[in-house]
Amino acid sequence: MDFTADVTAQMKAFGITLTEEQAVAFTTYYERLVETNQYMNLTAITEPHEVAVKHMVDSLSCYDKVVFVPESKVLDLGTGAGFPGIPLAIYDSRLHITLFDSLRKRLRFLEDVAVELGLSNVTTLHGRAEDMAHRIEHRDMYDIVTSRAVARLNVLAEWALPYVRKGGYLIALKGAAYEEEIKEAERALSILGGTVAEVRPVTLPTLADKRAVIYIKKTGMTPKKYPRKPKEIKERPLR
Ligand SMILES: C[S@@+](CC[C@H](N)C(=O)[O-])C[C@H]1O[C@@H](n2cnc3c(N)ncnc32)[C@H](O)[C@@H]1O
Repeated sequence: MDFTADVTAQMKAFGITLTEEQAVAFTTYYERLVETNQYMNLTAITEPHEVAVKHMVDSLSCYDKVVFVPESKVLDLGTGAGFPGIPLAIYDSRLHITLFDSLRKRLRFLEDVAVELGLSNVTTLHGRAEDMAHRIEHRDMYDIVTSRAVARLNVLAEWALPYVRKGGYLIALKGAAYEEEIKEAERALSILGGTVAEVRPVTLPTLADKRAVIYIKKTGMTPKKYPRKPKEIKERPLR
């Protein structure tokens, strides 16, 4: 089966209906990802079916139309090769997605992809999460921060919650150890103004591994001193 048909089928199996145009956009993204991956480290997963399921469907597993309302400002923290940010931008053109990473060359790749796919709802932001959160133009400015495979939840919360406006969400896409990570992050969340609103276990088509999407609502303001300096977070993560 070609990529377009497979991504359409796997999304369908997950309960997501793609338009033909969206399926073609996912295919072009897949092609650029694999081509560019030959000389730039973007992903360990390149087999088409695996990319369709583990990158594309997995990225959209965090989509919820009650949370991702039209015109939401979304920051994808540690976007890497664009997950989940690019799939979200393809799927819902009414979202304003900022792809955020500390590696400039990955963002350049994503800028080219966004232009080729005509994703006018995508911008990029280069910097470290711990630094940009103290800038007035980014602090408390996003309705949603998404993040997959970037840091353990207690550390991710310190990096990400400062960007979320009160009432907005940090949405973490997590693997098998998610329950343990939530426990470990309890104190961090209470200090940083986050409350676990929902933990949604995810089963991807054709896969049996354990994963979940964690929706953390920002219910209080994050104290100004957070995030602390990278060295401090590393040496003394909130526990
Ligand atoms: C393992 S990759 C995951 C990429 C993507 N989210 C995914 O799920 O495929 C982690 C990404 O986070 C970025 N990153 C790590 N620490 C960061 C920080 N402090 N600030 C911003 N980006 C960071 C890395 O450059 C890398 O691209």
